[in-house]
Amino acid sequence: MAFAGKRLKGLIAATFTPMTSNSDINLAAIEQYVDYLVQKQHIRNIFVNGTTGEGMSLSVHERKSLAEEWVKQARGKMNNVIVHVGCLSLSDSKDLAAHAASCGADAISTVCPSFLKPSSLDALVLYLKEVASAAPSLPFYYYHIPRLTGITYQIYELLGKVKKNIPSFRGVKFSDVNLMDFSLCVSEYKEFDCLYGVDEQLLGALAFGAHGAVGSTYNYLGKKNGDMMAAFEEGNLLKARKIQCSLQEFLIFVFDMGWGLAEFKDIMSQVSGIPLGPSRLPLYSSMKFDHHDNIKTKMLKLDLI
Ligand SMILES: CC(=O)N[C@@H]([C@@H](O)[C@H](O)[C@H](O)CO)[C@@H](O)CC(=O)C(=O)O
Repeated sequence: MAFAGKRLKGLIAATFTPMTSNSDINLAAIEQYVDYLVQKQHIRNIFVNGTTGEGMSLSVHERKSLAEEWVKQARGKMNNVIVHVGCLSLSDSKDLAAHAASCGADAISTVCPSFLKPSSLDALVLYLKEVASAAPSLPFYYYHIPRLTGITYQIYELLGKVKKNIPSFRGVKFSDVNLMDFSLCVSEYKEFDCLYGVDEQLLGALAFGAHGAVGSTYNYLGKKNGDMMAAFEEGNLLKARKIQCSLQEFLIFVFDMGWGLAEFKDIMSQVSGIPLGPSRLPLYSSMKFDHHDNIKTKMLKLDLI
């Protein structure tokens, strides 16, 4: 069993999927990507094929190839590779879950399908139980991202139900701003790992006892976020707040430009120097070459790089 008894904590980068200029997957860039995360950003955990990785825009075959390559390249360098297996089709998700177990992933996670949605919390639990059953030896995490899925059940209620129903269930990746629900998960279900997923307010989640965090910005701002977490743990709230505010100011700059995931991928390519390629349609980056200098200037001004 992968990490029986081991808790998932700290920063987890939700990786971008390297692509060629034609938006085909580019497995060759993954080795350099892993080394960059470990050496420059001090990141030792990755969440692959998730939102940032455009998992839902990839074929099952591509997702399997990517999972295999991430696991292969992370071996001996990273602590955990968590593979997102969420799909619209339950059988595809089960296929991906079984594949993740066979290729040596450390854990799996899934969103719930969001085209045809579960009609109740019990239906969601039944769905998650089915996915988890395809990889019973792997720790299983529910991926809550209501802004994208439209599935808005209270997660602390879900945890009460999965506790009795899914033996491999280990926690939640909580990508929502509802810190009261998050706090209830942490305080009422101490046996589960509660990983926060809204990078711009991680400090708030740490105050509520978050065990770790999964996010896109940890790819290129992992070290800075690590400094913030260390300051928080040392009780240096002033320092932690200063760093969080700089990170927020950077993200406000990005959002004010109307940018999203496709542009985040461009930012990662610029900051890391790794050519990650474009995103796959329907994502499309509106970033122009002369924006690159603005990004760098902003990051330098905020002491982020
Ligand atoms: C909607 C979205 O993409 N949220 C990101 C955040 O890391 C987000 O990019 C960040 O907080 C900036 O808004 C993560 O929660 C997603 C994530 O962890 C994933 O890619 O699976």
